[in-house]
Amino acid sequence: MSTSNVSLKNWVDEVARLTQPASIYWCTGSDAENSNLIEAMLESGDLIKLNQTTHPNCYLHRSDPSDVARVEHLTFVCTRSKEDAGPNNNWMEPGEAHRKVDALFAGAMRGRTLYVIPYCMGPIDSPYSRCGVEITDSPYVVANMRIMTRMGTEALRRIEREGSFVKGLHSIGDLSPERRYIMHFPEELTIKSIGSGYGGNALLGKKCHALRIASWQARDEGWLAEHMLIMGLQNPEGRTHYIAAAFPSACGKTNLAMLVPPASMPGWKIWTVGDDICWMQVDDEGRLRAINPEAGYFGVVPGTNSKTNHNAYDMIRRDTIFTNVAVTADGQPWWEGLEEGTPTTNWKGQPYTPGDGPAAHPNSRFTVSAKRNPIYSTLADAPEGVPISAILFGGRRREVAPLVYEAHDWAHGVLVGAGMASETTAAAVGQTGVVRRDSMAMKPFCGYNFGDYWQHWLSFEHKAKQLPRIFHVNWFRRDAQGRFMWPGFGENLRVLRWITERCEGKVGAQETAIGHLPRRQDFDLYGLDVDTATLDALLSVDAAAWRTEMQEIGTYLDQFGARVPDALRAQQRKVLAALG
Ligand SMILES: Nc1nc2c(ncn2[C@@H]2O[C@H](COP(=O)(O)OP(=O)(O)OP(=O)(O)O)[C@@H](O)[C@H]2O)c(=O)[nH]1
Ligand SMILES: O=C([O-])CC(=O)C(=O)O
Ligand SMILES: [Mn+2]
Repeated sequence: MSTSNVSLKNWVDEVARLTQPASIYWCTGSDAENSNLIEAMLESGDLIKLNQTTHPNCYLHRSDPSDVARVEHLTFVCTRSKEDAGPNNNWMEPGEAHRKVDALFAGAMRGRTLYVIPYCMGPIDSPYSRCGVEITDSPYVVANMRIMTRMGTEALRRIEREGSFVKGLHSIGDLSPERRYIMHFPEELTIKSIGSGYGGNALLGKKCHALRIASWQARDEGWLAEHMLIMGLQNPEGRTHYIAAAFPSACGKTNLAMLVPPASMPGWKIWTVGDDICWMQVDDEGRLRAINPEAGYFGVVPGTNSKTNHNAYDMIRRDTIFTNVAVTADGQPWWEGLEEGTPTTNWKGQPYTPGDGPAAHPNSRFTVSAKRNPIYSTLADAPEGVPISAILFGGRRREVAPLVYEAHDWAHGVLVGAGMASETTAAAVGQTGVVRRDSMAMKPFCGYNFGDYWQHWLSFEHKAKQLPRIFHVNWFRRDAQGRFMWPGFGENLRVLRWITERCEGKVGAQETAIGHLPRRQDFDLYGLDVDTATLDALLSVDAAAWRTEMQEIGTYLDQFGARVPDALRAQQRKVLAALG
């Protein structure tokens, strides 16, 4: 195969000279190509066949045990000026970064096949979509990119029409953490990733392109690239509101986007547009419109069962690639929280006996096409996207953050997002359960200085005529015994109901220093199994704790120095003053 895009052709030639592959293969995205790849991976051991009777067309990939999550300490944004990357990113001078990784790429594909993957992020015919090409030596990456993006010939044709595309070079290298780097060159629309085969590090269309590079482009071009789910909520009268929600990694986006309404809320319907990434532009009517740049889900497996999320549970019973789950004696995938079956082999492929600790890796994942989702929105493939009524920010906070509150206005909402904090999870290497600031769930993903990013968010007050309302949610408050106080999952619809009714001006709230909170009478409590004292605790503001919180947010903003917008500092001072 060849291409009329000279810059693409030259780049592939140049990479081949550097990496020395045994052969070069241009991916078309066809079914036959995928079957051949799967066959080859079964032979090489890259994939293991799962029970094809219970789980048709499902496979297991076991990654290197040192390569199971994103590596934030090895992820760099390489801009000419260090200030442009900001204190929120690791930075390296671009020339030095290229030299460092190119030395590792030299000869890295010897004896291997170099795959060229043209892909489109977003519906192939959408003006909001953007294309890229990933070069990789990992067939697992090819199979995953085929599920996660619109990959192959159609994307290549769009690249040939448009000319420009994001260049992503990936090799698993020797998988050594000492020789692992995820480098971004936003000014060159280039990504270089070596030494990891794990999702967020290796599927370059996802975090590297659709968030880090795209956020940079979005700032320049006046749009937003965000770590958000997109969902439609249809009320019993048949009106649908679309909501975008930013929660940090492994904090509930996939689950909220695929929510199953509780039996006590008949008539409500949920539609998934996206579960991880959201690109938003201001449309002709001055509203924010969103597309999901992805075509599949790379979701957290543990915790998924028929009660927490029946949609996800059904969805991953066929045509799914599992990564790092455990296996039962009869070859079915198994994970903590599945609540059926018994694992006999752990995620590393070793014999497992109960009591050995987790059998599946806490960050084990499924890769599955969005088309497998039983509630996939008919508008998810619409080139014009969906209009957004509300934006939610949310974290995993055992204390302080109430179940839900609404920001006073857009500028205050930007502060709510900027000051977000959450407990760290297994999605990234490092200690879990540590509270850290994760501004708009973009701490690991914003490709430029957070100070500039907040300014960009504030600027939409002038760019758009009908801005979404902004809310903050927290499903993860704990009691003194460490138990979750809120049942979560399907019951989260009660919070979403209040949110959509706020958007329609139909429901009340109490005014507090941190924003509007629902009173008990504003909330759909029918059939909810939460006692009054717990509900009151979930819906109250602890002024002392919030004074500390706002002071800490102030200190956090100070880190970004002169790049912090004055309007944001003013918001922080205003809330602090209101807390008394
Ligand atoms: N207690 C509780 N747990 C939840 C809730 N929603 C999701 N979880 C759990 O949180 C974990 C991560 O949830 P996901 O929905 O996969 O997270 P995500 O935000 O899509 O994560 P990334 O793909 O890493 O960006 C899973 O183990 C879920 O079972 C909830 O409402 N309450
Ligand atoms: O990118 C990944 O590996 C998975 C993901 O969604 C995240 O970590 O937020
Ligand atoms: Mn994510």
